[in-house]
Amino acid sequence: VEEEVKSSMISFLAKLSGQQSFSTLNWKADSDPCKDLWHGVACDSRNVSVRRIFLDRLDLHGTLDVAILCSSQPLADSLMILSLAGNNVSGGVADEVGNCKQLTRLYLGRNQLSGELPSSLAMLNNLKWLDLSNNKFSGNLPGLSRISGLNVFLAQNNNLSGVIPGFDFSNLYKFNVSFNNFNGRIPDVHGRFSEDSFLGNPELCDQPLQKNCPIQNLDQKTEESNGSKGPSKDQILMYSGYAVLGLVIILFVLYKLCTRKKTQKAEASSKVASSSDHDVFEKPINGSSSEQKSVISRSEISVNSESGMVSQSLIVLKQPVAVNELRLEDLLRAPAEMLGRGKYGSLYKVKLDNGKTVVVKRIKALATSSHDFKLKMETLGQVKHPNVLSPLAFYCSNQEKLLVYEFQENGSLFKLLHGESKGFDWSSRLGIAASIADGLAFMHQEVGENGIAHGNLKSSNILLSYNMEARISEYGLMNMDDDQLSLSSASPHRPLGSGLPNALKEDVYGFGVILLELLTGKLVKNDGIDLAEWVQSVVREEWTGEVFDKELISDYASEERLVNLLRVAIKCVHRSQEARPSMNQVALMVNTIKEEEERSLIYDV
Ligand SMILES: Nc1ncnc2c1ncn2[C@@H]1O[C@H](COP(=O)(O)OP(=O)(O)OP(=O)(O)O)[C@@H](O)[C@H]1O
Repeated sequence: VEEEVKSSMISFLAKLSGQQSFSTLNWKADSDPCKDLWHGVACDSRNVSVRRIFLDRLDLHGTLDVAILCSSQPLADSLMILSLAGNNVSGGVADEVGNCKQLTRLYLGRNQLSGELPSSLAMLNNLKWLDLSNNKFSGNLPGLSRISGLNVFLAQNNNLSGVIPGFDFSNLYKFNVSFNNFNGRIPDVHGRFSEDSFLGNPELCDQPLQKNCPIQNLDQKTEESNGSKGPSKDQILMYSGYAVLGLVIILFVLYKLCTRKKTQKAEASSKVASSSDHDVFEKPINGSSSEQKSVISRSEISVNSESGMVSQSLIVLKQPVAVNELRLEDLLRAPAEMLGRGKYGSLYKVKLDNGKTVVVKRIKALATSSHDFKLKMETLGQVKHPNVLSPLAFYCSNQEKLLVYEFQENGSLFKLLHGESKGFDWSSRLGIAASIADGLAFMHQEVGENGIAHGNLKSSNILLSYNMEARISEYGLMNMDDDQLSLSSASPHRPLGSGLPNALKEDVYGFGVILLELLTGKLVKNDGIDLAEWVQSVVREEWTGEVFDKELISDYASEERLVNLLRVAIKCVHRSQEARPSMNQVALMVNTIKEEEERSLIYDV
């Protein structure tokens, strides 16, 4: 390591701690930070440049002088992680932090830091994780909207004020500015964060806080955008005149519309009375009359004659605000969009009158009787695991079976891995793997006598909620008569002569494949090559390093933990069902790796 880097680091620590820490931390001027293992320092594989400095929870009482580190060009060009979390460090963040362009993680939480945050923070294009929480920072937050790869932003419990600037929320999965003095309208967080992220700021308003912005706030906005101090009396009179005229026109149009609708309704009900079709949801008929066309353009699923009689038969299993007192007519009336046709039937996204969005699965003909279907759905409705998406409601008649689910804003794991978005980092992948494993282990063990198998586990059935929590969807759709059939599509390796395939062990196989997708970033079937087969052949040839997703390598994911997770995946996709671990064992192994990762980020390197 260059002398300049070494002396910058020593001066940095001197300010942070005073001389006494040097010997305990082994930071000695006549030694090398990389080769002589300075405490908390991690270097590149050639031991020539410093990549990470972790000085967490060392009871450091001095001042932060980030300018010393970031003014040394070679250090600024190599430093990726700086962590001082959980000390008693005071001082502020200097402008020079903007020179440390390689920083991906900056952990300053739980200190006594104060002053304004420099606008140069916005220059840190590579930042993924910024933790400023539990300090005494004040003033405005700099605009960080250019940092598109930011995954985590934590600034809770400070004295920050002003309006919350725009962020690029597309990759953010943790965001917290609670308990500050922010004011004004909350930017559109696209439903990703709940009110917990904003609480404790008395002057903040709008969603997701249950607090409307005062009119005056809106006026201010218009004034600001007009650049004037406000309308004159004449202008007010003129605008009120326009408003009254507008209102009269709107009322007239509404009156006309209502009278027309009434006539149409009367016509429609006379047609319906003569209909003999008994499906509840029907595919749009290629329109002939203009009336049919208008129904189709509102919704891909349309109502027919039976809707009136079945209104009480929609069984609501959970009672969140979204489906409170939901009736079948509401579902049928609402605009819907087809999301896809899966193994078990078609899926529609439905926007309810109350503004909430749900997803309706119209199940293809099932061999299961209505009675068994009801029983199964009611059991599933009782399942309360945060990582399993259980139905909100269902409808069941001899002709039709519908399931209603909460809409998951962030799509599927499949899309996240193989779609266009970038920056799906290692700790997020590990977190998602652990959540799926927990959900599956719970279902395999705790529900019913022998547990409930999923039967169709794959990355498109792992959905991500508004705050990027993983939820296993389509649970329990594998019906009893269908078990054999659905199993035939799971693992390509049927156990030879070993009796009935065990559906739970097939889920373990499915989970192993998801782990492989997370580790390699590759599709399950790529040019006809099976992912599990490919990984096993590469590992047999001892080219293990080749299998990992390049994005993970450049994220400096620990090779040891990558390999450990790969080992778990390979156990799960073992040819023999008996040799595969139980989901409970798998969950334990994955969680151990996740905990090691979390510890490494905080304590050691
Ligand atoms: N509750 C939901 N919220 C948001 N998106 C969903 C929801 N359920 C499913 N999806 C997404 O809608 C798309 C279509 O789903 P569908 O279940 O019809 O097919 P699939 O999952 O691809 O196939 P299969 O039924 O065989 O599992 C998928 O991309 C899926 O990830």
